[in-house]
Amino acid sequence: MTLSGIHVPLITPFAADGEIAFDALEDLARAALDDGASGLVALGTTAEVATLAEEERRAVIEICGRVCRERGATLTVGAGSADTRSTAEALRALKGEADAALVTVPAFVRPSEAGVLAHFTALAEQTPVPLVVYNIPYRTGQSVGAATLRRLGELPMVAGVKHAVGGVDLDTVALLADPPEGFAVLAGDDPFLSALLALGASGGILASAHLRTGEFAELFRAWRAGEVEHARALGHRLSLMSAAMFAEPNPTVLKGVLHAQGRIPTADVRLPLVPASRASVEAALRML
Ligand SMILES: O=C(O)C1=N[C@H](C(=O)O)C[C@H](O)C1
Repeated sequence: MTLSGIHVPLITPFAADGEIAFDALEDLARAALDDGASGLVALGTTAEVATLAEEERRAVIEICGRVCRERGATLTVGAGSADTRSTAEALRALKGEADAALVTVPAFVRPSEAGVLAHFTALAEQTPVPLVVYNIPYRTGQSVGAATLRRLGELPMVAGVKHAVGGVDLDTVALLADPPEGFAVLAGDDPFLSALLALGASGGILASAHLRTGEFAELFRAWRAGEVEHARALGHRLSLMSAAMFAEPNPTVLKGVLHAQGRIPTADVRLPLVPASRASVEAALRML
């Protein structure tokens, strides 16, 4: 499979009683695809996945899958833990449910790059769906350089990487200069989307694309079409808006904004997250 374009990792909206607001989730899913996203990501970090019970996770996958099937869009589902065996088991459960799985580099364990390669090699042998490696060292504590990413990209069931290293470093430039055939490099740090697209990234998985989704899709199209002046100006505007969404831990500011827009019933998050301050939400709203 070839992954490209803008993919929206959906938040999990909560009602006042703390339960998932499924209607609001479905509305967000439909709006993202209607406004130009190529796909949805269910159960990403933006979904507060660590706080969702098993039956809640299944219900989220069901809704996102139904909306994606209706629209012919790609559904990627977050699956992964610091344990190879249980990650393989979670992947097997995605057979027929997802087009791809977003699998985080094992967090906290810090297994070395050789361990990361061994983890994904074992998963690639067992998974029924293509894998997207989620490279996010500030959350996992494990960096993965361009040489290892290239080797991961050569594994038969690895379709791409969600690349979120907090900037445009030398490994990012080296990987994008020479990616393995058919390997999608997707921007995973919202403020750096435009810079990575300029370097040849295939798209992005971006929480802030809940907002101004059509402009994110236009940014992707414009870089692809080589409309540099237009893409650069649009990219600058969207990057600054994205930065405002990440002034406090994701997705707290985003939820504050979506609630202020009347798109979700509350801005509630589950502990250990706490709601964003009013000042951060108001600052983000001013950037829209
Ligand atoms: O859930 C995701 O996928 C994303 N998570 C990132 C994070 O919270 O660190 C941000 C990115 O926009 C998408």
